[in-house]
Amino acid sequence: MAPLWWARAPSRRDGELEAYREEIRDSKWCLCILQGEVEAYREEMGDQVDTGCYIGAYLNELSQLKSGEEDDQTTLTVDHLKANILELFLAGSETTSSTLWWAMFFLASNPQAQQTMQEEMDRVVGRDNTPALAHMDRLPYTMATIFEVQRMGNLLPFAIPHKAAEDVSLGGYHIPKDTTIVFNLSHGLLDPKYWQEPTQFRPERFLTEEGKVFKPDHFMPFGSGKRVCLGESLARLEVFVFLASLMHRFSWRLTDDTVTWETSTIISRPPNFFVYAVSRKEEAK
Ligand code: HEM
Repeated sequence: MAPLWWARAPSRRDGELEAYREEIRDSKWCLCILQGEVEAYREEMGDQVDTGCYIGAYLNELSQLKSGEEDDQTTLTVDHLKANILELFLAGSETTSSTLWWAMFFLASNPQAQQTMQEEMDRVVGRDNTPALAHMDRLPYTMATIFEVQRMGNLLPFAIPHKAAEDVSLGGYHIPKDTTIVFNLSHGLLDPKYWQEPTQFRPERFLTEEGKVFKPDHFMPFGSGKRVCLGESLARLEVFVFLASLMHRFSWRLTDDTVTWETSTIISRPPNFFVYAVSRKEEAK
C-alpha cells in the first residue's frame, strides 16, 4: 500500500498522468491568449506609455533596459511577461480559491470545529461586526483552523522543481550539482511520524496549552527557503477574510447528497459537495 502522504501524488493511475498533460496543454493555450493580449495592447497604445497597468509597466521597463548601456542590457523578453501573468493567474487564484473550497468542506463536515470558531469570533469580533484583518491576532482558533485546512487539504503535494546549485550531501544521500529536486510537501503535512491521527480534522493540534497558535517546522504548505511561495502573506490574508466572514454570518452543513471526488493533478482538488447555509441571525431568533 502506498504511504498516506503519496495518496494524491500525480501517478499513472486512473488517467492522472493524462490529466496532468491536459493541464500543461491548457497552460500553452493560456500563453497563446496572453500573446494576443500583449499584441492588442501594443497595437492600441502605439508609442504611448501607460505604467498603470502590468503589461504597460513591464514593456516600458523592458524597452528602457534594452536601450541602456551594454552592461545594463537584460535577458528578459515578452515570453517572461506572459509567463509572469500566467503564474499570477494560476498560482494566485486557483490556490486560494481551492483552499477556501477545502475549508468549506472540512468545516461543513465538522460542526464542532465550526461552532468553536464561531464562538471565538462572537467573543472577539462581536455578533454585529464584520471580521477584519485587525482581528487576526486575537483569533487563535480560527487561525489554527486555517492551518488544519491547509494540512489536510494538502493543496500542493509537491513544491515547484528546484535544481541543486552545487554537489550536496543530504540525509546520507549524495546529490550531484544540477540534479532536479522535487520537494514532497505532503510528507510534512500528513506523515503519522509527525501528526497523531493525521486523517482527523483537529485545529487544536496547532494550539499550545496556553491557546496560542503554534506552527511546527515540518508544516510547509507554502514551501520553504529562498523560493518559498511569493504570495504567502497575501494568500493568508485572503483566506482569513473570506473564511472568517463566511463562518461569522452562516452555519454550514453538508446535505445528504453524495460527495464525489475528481482526479487531482498539480493541485489536490477538493471534492464536489452540496451544503445548507443557515444565516446565523435566523438561527439566533
Ligand atoms: C493558499 C494559497 C497558496 C498556496 C498553498 C501556495 C503554495 C505554493 C508553493 C508550495 C509554492 C512552491 C514553493 C517551493 O517551490 O518551495 C508556491 C510558489 C509560488 N507561489 Fe504560491 N501558494 C498560494 C498562493 C499564492 C498566491 C496568492 C500567489 C500570488 C499572488 C502565489 C504565487 C506564487 C509564486 C509566484 C510562486 C513561485 C515562487 C518562486 O519560484 O520563487 N501563490 N506557492
